[in-house]
Amino acid sequence: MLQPSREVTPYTELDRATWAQLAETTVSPLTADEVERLRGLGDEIDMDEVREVYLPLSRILSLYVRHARALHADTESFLGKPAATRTPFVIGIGGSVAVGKSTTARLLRELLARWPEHPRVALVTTDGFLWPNAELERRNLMQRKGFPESYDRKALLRFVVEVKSGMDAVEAPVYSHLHYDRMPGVRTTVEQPDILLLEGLNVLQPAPRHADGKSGLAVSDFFDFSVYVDAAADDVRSWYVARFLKLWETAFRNPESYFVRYGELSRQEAIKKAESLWDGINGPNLRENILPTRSRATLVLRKGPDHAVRWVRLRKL
Ligand SMILES: Nc1ncnc2c1ncn2[C@@H]1O[C@H](COP(=O)(O)OP(=O)(O)O)[C@@H](O)[C@H]1O
Ligand SMILES: CC(C)(COP(=O)(O)O)[C@@H](O)C(=O)NCCC(=O)O
Repeated sequence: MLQPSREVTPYTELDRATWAQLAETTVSPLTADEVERLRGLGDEIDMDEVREVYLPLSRILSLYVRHARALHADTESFLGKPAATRTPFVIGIGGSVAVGKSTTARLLRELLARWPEHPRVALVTTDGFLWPNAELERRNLMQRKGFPESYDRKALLRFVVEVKSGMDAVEAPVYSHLHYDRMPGVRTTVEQPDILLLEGLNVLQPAPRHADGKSGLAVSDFFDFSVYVDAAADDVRSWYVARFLKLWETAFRNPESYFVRYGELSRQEAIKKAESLWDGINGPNLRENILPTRSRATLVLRKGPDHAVRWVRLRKL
């Protein structure tokens, strides 16, 4: 029997070794083809990490989906209503810039789609709901990109409400990291998936207060589950610099890149630029707006300096 690593808490906390034991009992471990397909995602994920951490996580998420569906059916029956069409199971994935949200979300999309009960898994990032740069300039928010006020929060809330309402097709704007801006006229469409993964810095943030002081609805009010990807700020800062350098060596050489001027920097200058972007924007945003949302998550994945998950914290039902 698995023993939680600590008691007297509203969470079940499992250290890495205990969590990894779940992999031994997880139904249908990864096939060789699936391992190859995951490697094809192009992310630098260690396959032991997939087997020991993300496969059991996908299994727990699948259990939550199954029981949410059963509760939905029982509720409809109790209300004497014909079993309405199910709405997507919405999972929010939050955490700092560069902590690994997108990588975790892409991996979970692949793993969750393999369970026959819910093969249709959609992934949307909240980056697309950042105001376009022209609007950020107008609002004097370019140095606050990623802060709560830099997003079109009404449109993001409307998107999640429409998906959770079971609408046939719901569109979301698309952000380009190459252009460092929302792509004009480019939309992604969500068509009643079994599961929607919504990834972004801001997915767990509380509702903004209206001018009359009344609090509105938060995006996470419509989540069925949420994951916070967590790590020490210094580790995330180094991951951010490393990612910036990977981009400096590749994407920034593209004439279309917003950062093409950074492609001419020396390596040392590029490192200093990345550090200044972190120290001036992403680090303060993590401290002020993102880390305070960690306690709102259903599950916290805590990573060490090598991205390996050190412990998992799951809120008790
Ligand atoms: N599990 C992991 N193992 C190794 N590297 C990772 C892992 N997750 C993320 N990374 C790396 O860390 C950096 C940030 O990851 P990314 O998914 O872009 O973060 P976010 O979406 O939170 O900004 C990227 O360079 C990515 O390759
Ligand atoms: C667009 C973002 C807010 C999104 O964050 P991410 O998807 O990297 O977690 C962030 O990458 C960003 O651009 N922040 C502004 C400061 C900077 O250029 O890093």
